[in-house]
Amino acid sequence: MADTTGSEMKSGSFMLEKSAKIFVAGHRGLVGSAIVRKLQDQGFTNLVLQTHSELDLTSQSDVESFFATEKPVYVILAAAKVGGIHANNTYPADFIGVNLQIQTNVIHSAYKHGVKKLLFLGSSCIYPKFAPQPIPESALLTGPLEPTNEWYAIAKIAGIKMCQAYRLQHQWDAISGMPTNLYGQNDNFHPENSHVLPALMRRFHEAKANNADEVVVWGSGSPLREFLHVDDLADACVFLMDQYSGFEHVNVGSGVEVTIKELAELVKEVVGFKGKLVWDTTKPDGTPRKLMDNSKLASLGWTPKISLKDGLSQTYEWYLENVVQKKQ
Ligand SMILES: NC(=O)C1=CN([C@@H]2O[C@H](COP(=O)(O)OP(=O)(O)OC[C@H]3O[C@@H](n4cnc5c(N)ncnc54)[C@H](OP(=O)(O)O)[C@@H]3O)[C@@H](O)[C@H]2O)C=CC1
Ligand SMILES: C[C@H]1O[C@H](OP(=O)(O)OP(=O)(O)OC[C@H]2O[C@@H](n3cnc4c(=O)[nH]c(N)nc43)[C@H](O)[C@@H]2O)[C@@H](O)[C@@H](O)C1=O
Repeated sequence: MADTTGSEMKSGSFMLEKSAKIFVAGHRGLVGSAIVRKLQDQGFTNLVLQTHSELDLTSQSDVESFFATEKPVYVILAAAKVGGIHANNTYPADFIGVNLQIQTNVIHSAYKHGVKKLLFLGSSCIYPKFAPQPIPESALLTGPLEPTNEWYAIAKIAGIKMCQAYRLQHQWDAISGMPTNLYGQNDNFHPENSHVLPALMRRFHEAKANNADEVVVWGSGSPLREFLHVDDLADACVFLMDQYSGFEHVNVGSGVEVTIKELAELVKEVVGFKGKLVWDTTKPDGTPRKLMDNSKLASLGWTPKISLKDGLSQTYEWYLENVVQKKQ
């Protein structure tokens, strides 16, 4: 019988297989690109990378042919329909439909074509809106979800359950990591559809460049969020591929939370905007707090390294060089 507790099997073989073929799905996104950088830094030499236009992961037949032809040994699934509170609230059908399709196609074909191990990525929004804080992995499915992202959360919960079901029925090594709110290079800086951190970085930058007096920030400023730099997340993903083969999903966070007001003040300082903040309380706050309990990952031996202040400065430098300068 397969493991149902997560206590068994510390394989440790992933790091020894530097030439094994690894499919990183979503390699041009925030997370996928950080995972590719991390794997390359660690000496992995055989990465299979397909852009969205080369392989649409919502197409079952295309995904099936890709796995039949390429036969990757490992899969890290970082492709998904992703966005902030406004995008989640505005496009519920895409957030549930596209994500269910991508993950179902990839997980099933990976299993069918003999992939040795797969890492599925969910999100801290899988937990109930009023989960105990910090949120332990065991809080999954113990209460109603936050309405602004329940469609995305349902898809992500289905992904976790699919990995668990394939582990139970087929003894297949599919694991799930649940990252907290992420940020870093290659983030989405769209003014409405992005997450709060890149949205504010862009808005403060543009206000500074245009000598504006004020910047509008959504909601009340009181919600608390935990932020993790994407390079730390990538490091955790490689760690999990190597060190974890359990049934239960694993939280991946920084353990540090700030209010949205504190975050806005920090981003304002890093960007160097001197005007004032104006709060648009017609915009939703979303979940009041979602600090994850990271003790499971810490007990396995992984902790984050990049502070929010350093990560913000690094991300702003990247934004200036790669987004602002490229537009000029
Ligand atoms: N960003 C965050 O704060 C958090 C992210 N996560 C999880 O991390 C994972 C990656 O997210 P993130 O990197 O932020 O998202 P991004 O939007 O930055 O990247 C997603 C990637 O998936 C690709 N993709 C989307 N749809 C398809 C498709 N149909 N076929 C092929 N490729 C596709 C995108 O390509 P293209 O752009 O060309 O469509 C893009 O490269 C997701 O599972 C997400 O849930 C979890 C917690 C927080
Ligand atoms: C990672 C996680 O991300 C999403 O959840 P979220 O944490 O609520 O995401 P968010 O980053 O968009 O907002 C965080 C807070 O910030 C406030 N806020 C202020 N000003 C802006 C602003 O300008 N843009 C945005 N987006 N938010 C703003 C906003 O009102 C909210 O109170 C999920 O849908 C789901 O995708 C998911 O899993």
